[in-house]
Amino acid sequence: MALSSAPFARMNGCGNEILVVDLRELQSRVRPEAARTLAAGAETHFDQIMAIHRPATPGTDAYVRIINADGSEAEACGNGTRCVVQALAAETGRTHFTFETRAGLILAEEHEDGTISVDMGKPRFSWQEIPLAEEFRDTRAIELQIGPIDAPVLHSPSVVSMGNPHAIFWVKQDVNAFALDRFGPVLENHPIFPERANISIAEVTSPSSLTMRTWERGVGLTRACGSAACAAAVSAARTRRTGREVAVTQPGGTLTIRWRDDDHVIMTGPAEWEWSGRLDPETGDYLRDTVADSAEEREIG
Ligand SMILES: N[C@@H](CCC[C@H](N)C(=O)O)C(=O)O
Repeated sequence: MALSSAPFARMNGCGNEILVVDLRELQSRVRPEAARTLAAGAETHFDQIMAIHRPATPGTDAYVRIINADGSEAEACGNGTRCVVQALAAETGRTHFTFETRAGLILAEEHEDGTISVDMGKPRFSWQEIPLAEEFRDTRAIELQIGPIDAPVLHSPSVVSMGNPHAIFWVKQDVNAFALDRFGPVLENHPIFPERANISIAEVTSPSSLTMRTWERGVGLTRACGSAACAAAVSAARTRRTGREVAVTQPGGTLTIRWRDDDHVIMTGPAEWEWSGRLDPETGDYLRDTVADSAEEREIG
């Protein structure tokens, strides 16, 4: 592989498909075209690239850029952050990390059982911060003209920013009964969301559990979305559907979300290494490593 290549690991967080690319040595950037090439590849298909850069701010471990499959940049990615933590914990033996992202500082911790908690920060509810294109005083449920798509079953989403914009449609039926692949793209690009939005359908299954599915901005249907799980948990607690700690089940697995009294949202769940290689961040050309058969060999880099 050319000298201009960087180590990467193909990982997943609850089935959310992630490429963790370590650009600290190369000091380059993943080009949107290269991201789209990798996303289109059978082997390298991903939902997000988590690009690890040298820290921009003293006291942080890395600046992490989050790139969606369509090449756009996101402010937050819960499942991808757990993957970054696992990769860096394997490399350094450390358990606590501070990252900088477009959404601000993120603190994360790997536990002894291998699960990882990420402090996803404080939710934001004002229409300007989400952002919405027009004023809504109460974002717990907004009236949205969505035309004939599955209306009137789907209406009045709860909207919230977890650093990135989310709309949650609360339903009383099985979330699999809805054609999210059909209305997801329409709602993602609805004019009320000037920066597009992640679209989820969620059902309360008990005072401490939810099930949900998400159409991710810049990606499409995913098996899990960590920030959407946080958005749904916050929305559920805010509308008195549940308490402040819930188990959120998505097609790829279950996350625990706790909305602490200090307003921070803590997401806990797994991360899984699949395989690794080296890639050129300018072109998306890559080479897969030969099979690693020890934990040491799996360390990124
Ligand atoms: N999968 C992510 C969310 C990634 C970003 C999202 N698609 C956006 O554009 O906001 C997660 O686990 O949070």
